[in-house]
Amino acid sequence: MEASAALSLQSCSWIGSEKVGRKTSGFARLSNRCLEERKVSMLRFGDPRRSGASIRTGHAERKIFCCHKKPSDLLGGTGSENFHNSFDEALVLKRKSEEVLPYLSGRCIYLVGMMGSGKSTVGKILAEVLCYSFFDSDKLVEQAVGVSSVAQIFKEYSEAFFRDNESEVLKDLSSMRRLVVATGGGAVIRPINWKYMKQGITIWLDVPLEALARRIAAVGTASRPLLHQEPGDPYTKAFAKLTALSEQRGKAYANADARVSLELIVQILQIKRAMGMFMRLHQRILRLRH
Ligand SMILES: Nc1ncnc2c1ncn2[C@@H]1O[C@H](COP(=O)(O)OP(=O)(O)O)[C@@H](O)[C@H]1O
Ligand SMILES: O=C(O)C1=C[C@@H](OP(=O)(O)O)[C@@H](O)[C@H](O)C1
Repeated sequence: MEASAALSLQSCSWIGSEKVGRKTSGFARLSNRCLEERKVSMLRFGDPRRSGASIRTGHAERKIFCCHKKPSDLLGGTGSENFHNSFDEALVLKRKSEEVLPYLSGRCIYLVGMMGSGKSTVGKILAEVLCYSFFDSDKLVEQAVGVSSVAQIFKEYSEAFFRDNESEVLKDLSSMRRLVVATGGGAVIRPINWKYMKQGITIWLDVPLEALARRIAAVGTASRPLLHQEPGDPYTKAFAKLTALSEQRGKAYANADARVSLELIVQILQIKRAMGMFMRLHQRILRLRH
C-alpha cells in the first residue's frame, strides 16, 4: 500500500471531518491540463521555469504511483522502494478525487507534520490525483534565498532567517488556488503561518516517532539541520530530537483541519487482512464439509 493507498483510505474521512464545510524539485510533474490552470507567475519567487525548477510537460496522461507493501513496512519503510502502478488503486484514487473535488472547490491543501512524515511523498501523489500543482515550501525558500539547501540556509544565515522566508513563501502561496503544498515540519510553530494556511485546507500527517526516525535514519540527517546537530547514530539522534520537537509542537499540529494517522491506517489494514484470512478459512471449511 503505502502513501497512495493511505490517501485512498483516508480521502473520504478527511473531507468529511474537515471544519470548512527529499526532494529533487519543488514541483511535481504536471499534466497539460494542470499546467494550463497553474498561475505560478504570480508568486514572489517568479516563474519556476526560470528559477531552475523542473516541470515536464510531455505527458498528457499522468501515472498514479502506488506501492504494495505489508503494513509493517509502512512503519519501518525507508521510502527508497520503487512505487509500482496498480490499476485498482489508481481507479479508487480517481473515484475518490472525483468525490472530493467539488468540496475542495479549488482550495489549496497544506500538508503539515513532522520531518519525514511523508508530506512531500504524499503531496506529489495527492496533487497528481487531484490534478493540482505541487509545491514544496522548503524548495521555494531555497529558490527565494538563492541557496541550494535548507541545511545551508541554517548554516549561512540562521533558523530565524529561514522561518521569515518560510512565512513569506506561505503568504505568497495563500493567494493561489489548486495547489498541494508540502510545508516544512516547523511551519506550524508561527501563528501567522496558520493564517496563511487556513486560506486552504490543512492536513496533519501524524506518523509515530519510531517510524519517522527509521525513515530519516535511512536517508541520513544531513538535509535536516535540526536533527543533524545531535551526537550519536542517525536513528538515535533523529529519535531524540524528534521526541523533543514533537512535545513542543504537538498542539500546533492539532490546529489542522484534519489528521491522517498512520497508526490508524495500519490498524485498518490489519483488520482487513485478518477478515480476508477469516473468509478464506471459512470457505475452506465449507468446502471440506461438502
Ligand atoms: N508512507 C510512507 N511509508 C514509508 N516511507 C515513506 C512514506 N512516506 C514517505 N516515506 C519516506 O520517508 C522519507 C521522508 O519522506 P518525505 O516525503 O520527504 O517527508 P517530509 O516531506 O514530511 O519530510 C522519504 O525517504 C520517503 O520516501
Ligand atoms: O521541522 C522543522 O523544523 C524543519 C523541517 C524541514 O522540512 P521537512 O519537514 O520537509 O523535513 C525543514 O523545513 C527544516 O529543516 C526545518
